[in-house]
Amino acid sequence: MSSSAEAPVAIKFDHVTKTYKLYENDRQRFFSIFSSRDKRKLITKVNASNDLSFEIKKGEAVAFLGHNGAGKSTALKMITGVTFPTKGEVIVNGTVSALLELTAGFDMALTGRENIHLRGHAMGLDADEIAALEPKVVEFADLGVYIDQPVRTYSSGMKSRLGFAFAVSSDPEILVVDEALSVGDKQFQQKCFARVREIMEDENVTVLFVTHSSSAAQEFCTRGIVLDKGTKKFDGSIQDAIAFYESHE
Ligand SMILES: Nc1ncnc2c1ncn2[C@@H]1O[C@H](COP(=O)(O)OP(=O)(O)OP(=O)(O)O)[C@@H](O)[C@H]1O
Repeated sequence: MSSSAEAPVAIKFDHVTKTYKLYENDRQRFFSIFSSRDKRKLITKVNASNDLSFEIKKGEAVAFLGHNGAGKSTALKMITGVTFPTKGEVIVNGTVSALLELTAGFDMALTGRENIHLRGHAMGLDADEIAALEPKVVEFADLGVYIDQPVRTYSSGMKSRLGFAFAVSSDPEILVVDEALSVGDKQFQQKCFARVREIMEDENVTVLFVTHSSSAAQEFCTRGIVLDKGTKKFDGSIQDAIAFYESHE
């Protein structure tokens, strides 16, 4: 991995805080948008990220370690642009592919093939790039005649296959992987695993890996960041990060 100090910065968190507000119920949450008067229904606030700062260089493979609720998913969601910081700044340099919520964003009325084009446009690819991408996604997803059927006719496993195929075929510069992800049947999972490994081994790709498993982290990553209650508790080599995480269980 090219993680030298001179490598360009792929991701920077600059004093990032993400605060979620918890209300008594969804009705109160809705009305809070219009009125700042009635604060009684606000139960509490949670800092899912709390003054988080770090830099990840291009080509690094970094594991985020931490217990349930430590803030790992929230950090990833700010990288993929699903959610935004309440305070501070998140800077992302490069195209991001996320193996997280694979089935989000499909148009159910369109076919699988049409959805490949839709997603390609949304990513800012031009017609030639989409034309080059389409056969790769179709081949990896391996959905047979269903690729030309509306996505609403797909099983949930088939939707995940299409989502995964798109995410790994588009040659991302930054790959965000949640190991909890399970896609399709056993055979397809093995194919996914092999492809993720291939991408991770490409030294130009920056990889962020969320896991509870020390062995998976050690296998794929050279650096580990340990989070607890939204705060960075440790940042260093993967061996030291695992040792820290395991001694604070
Ligand atoms: N949309 C939300 N509204 C309110 N609270 C939230 C929301 N999303 C996350 N949280 C809270 O933020 C904190 C961090 O959650 P997050 O999902 O980032 O943790 P995590 O480290 O990914 O956990 P896990 O290992 O269980 O997936 C938790 O206390 C969680 O309850």
